[in-house]
Amino acid sequence: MSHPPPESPLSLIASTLDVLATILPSHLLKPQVGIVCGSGLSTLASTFRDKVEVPYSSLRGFGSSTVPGHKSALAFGLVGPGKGVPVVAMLGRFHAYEGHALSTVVYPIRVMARLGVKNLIVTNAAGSLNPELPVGTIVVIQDHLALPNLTGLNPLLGPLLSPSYPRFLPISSAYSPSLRRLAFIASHHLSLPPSALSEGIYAWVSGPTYESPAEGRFLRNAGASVVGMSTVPEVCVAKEEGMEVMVLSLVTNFVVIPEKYRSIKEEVQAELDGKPLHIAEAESVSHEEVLAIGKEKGEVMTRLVEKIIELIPSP
Ligand SMILES: O=P(O)(O)O[C@@H]1C[C@H](O)[C@@H](CO)O1
Ligand SMILES: Nc1nc2[nH]cnc2c(=O)[nH]1
Repeated sequence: MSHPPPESPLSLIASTLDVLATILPSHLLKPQVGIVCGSGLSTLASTFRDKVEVPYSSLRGFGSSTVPGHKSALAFGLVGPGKGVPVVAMLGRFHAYEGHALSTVVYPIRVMARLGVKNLIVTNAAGSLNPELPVGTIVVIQDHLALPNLTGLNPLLGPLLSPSYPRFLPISSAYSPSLRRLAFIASHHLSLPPSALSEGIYAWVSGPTYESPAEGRFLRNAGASVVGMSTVPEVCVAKEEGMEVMVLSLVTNFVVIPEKYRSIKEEVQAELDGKPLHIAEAESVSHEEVLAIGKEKGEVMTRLVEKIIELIPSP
């Protein structure tokens, strides 16, 4: 018995667009800006006007977000004063560590591109590798360090979706200087303290383990400022689709990088010498902590993203 040929990605995307066209009112159907909400950051859509939420389960090609702090829906709406800017947000994203294929992780970005999105604002929760980037800092990403991209887990592996796409995508200027500029201008408009917003380099790791101390030290020494388990696949595909991209990483925790390893040898010797050492318990990171910071900083992230959208020149 022969099997039907697998559906092409383009026909899958076309069917998703058809469904959206039947659900959305015409003023929301052509979003200009796309937003990806990171862990605990789905509040970024809380102030959309005329909001319509579309569950991923009603859109073929979409996966389901299985991580706490990620909703499985797109939100369409208007942002800003007057007529408002039409936008679309992923209220939750897909991560490779959940078991999603990278093609599923980036599928919503391809859909956004075909809805007309020209500017993409990607957010995430990330661990800080730099004492000068404390918890709560919003890091405007300048560049990435993507070990999976370099070692065989690149989201652009495989046949090109369109013959017009470059086979070898240059990624040296992925993070739009003009959008990054708007982030700092928006922060000024909102009177945020200068320490609220910083700049740095995002390291993408597959997760789901948080970093061992040696891994954290390795990434820091390699030049990364923050580390997370998402974002880079979405950025690469958005670039392939011709979008302007910016990334805002919210620092939710420090990566544990002790200056000195606890030495069991020294501890035992000290006990034998009758002078036991008092060793503090090592810290550890939890997703609950990550979500708590997302909740605490959700309001300021929302105001910042809204202001950036208002400042993007209309086409
Ligand atoms: O989706 P993001 O990158 O914001 O989520 C981060 C990375 C992991 O998914 C999770 C770890 O706590 O938060
Ligand atoms: N890999 C990684 N991802 C995170 N997401 C939020 N915090 C962290 C972290 O410390 N490490």
